[in-house]
Amino acid sequence: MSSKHMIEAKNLTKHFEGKIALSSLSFTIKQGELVALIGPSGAGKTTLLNAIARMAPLSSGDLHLAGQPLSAYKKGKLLAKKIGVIRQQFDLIGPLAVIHNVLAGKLSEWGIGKSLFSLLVPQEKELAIKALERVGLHGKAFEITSTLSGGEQQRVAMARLMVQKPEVILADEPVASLDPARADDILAMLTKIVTEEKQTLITSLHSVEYARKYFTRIIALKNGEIFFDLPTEKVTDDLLAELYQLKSGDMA
Ligand SMILES: Nc1ncnc2c1ncn2[C@@H]1O[C@H](COP(=O)(O)OP(=O)(O)OP(=O)(O)O)[C@@H](O)[C@H]1O
Repeated sequence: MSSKHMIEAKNLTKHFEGKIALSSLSFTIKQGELVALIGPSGAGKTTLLNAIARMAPLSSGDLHLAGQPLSAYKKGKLLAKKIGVIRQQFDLIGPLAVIHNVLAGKLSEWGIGKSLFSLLVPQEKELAIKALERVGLHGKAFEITSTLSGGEQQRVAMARLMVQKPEVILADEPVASLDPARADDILAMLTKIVTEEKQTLITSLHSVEYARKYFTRIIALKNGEIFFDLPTEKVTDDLLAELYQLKSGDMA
């Protein structure tokens, strides 16, 4: 891991109509870290990932990405080189061939003209085909995306990220819709690729088991606050039990 600070968050706060979703969170994430974001439903995981991805503004606080205020990155090419997002629902265009979904990773770099032309004659085909081979989808480039299984579609989304090559990858529940065997495969592959590419990964997860198996650091959120932020090996069963404990009123 390098000592370069990829994300520096200071006092991040987000309110929704009077309700606090994030309450003055502060943390630093270095290049190469594999961070799992865990915590009960409603703890603020998605809100935090959306704020880092600049998909939703914060109410207050400071976010720096690779040493620059997040707001200094113009949306589009510059931001796409820094941050890539992968989601549970994959965000793929079902009726298109796999190769076009993979090459969508180049959209912001290419601009509209080259992107549209690429739909007729795929540009930088080799790049897409190599990415597909790396995620185990050799020979699937010209299949229609919607005919692939859920696990294969998540691999297409990963190949798209490899073509985009962002420095930081944010994944919001990337395996929630997959069965356990597929989920394990996808997380193994995602963390392997991210490590090889020296990228930084922040993933929200409902499964503590996967967080422990594949991630080097676990940040636990509860009621919009950091409940703990520890290297994985320091996370005890007692801490986890406390994190997910139901309040007495929740049982009613
Ligand atoms: N658009 C919104 N409008 C109002 N409240 C919202 C909105 N988005 C999130 N919230 C609230 O903010 C809090 C944090 O939500 P968030 O989705 O970030 O939690 P989460 O940890 O990702 O939950 P889950 O594990 O269920 O996905 C919750 O109380 C939620 O109800």
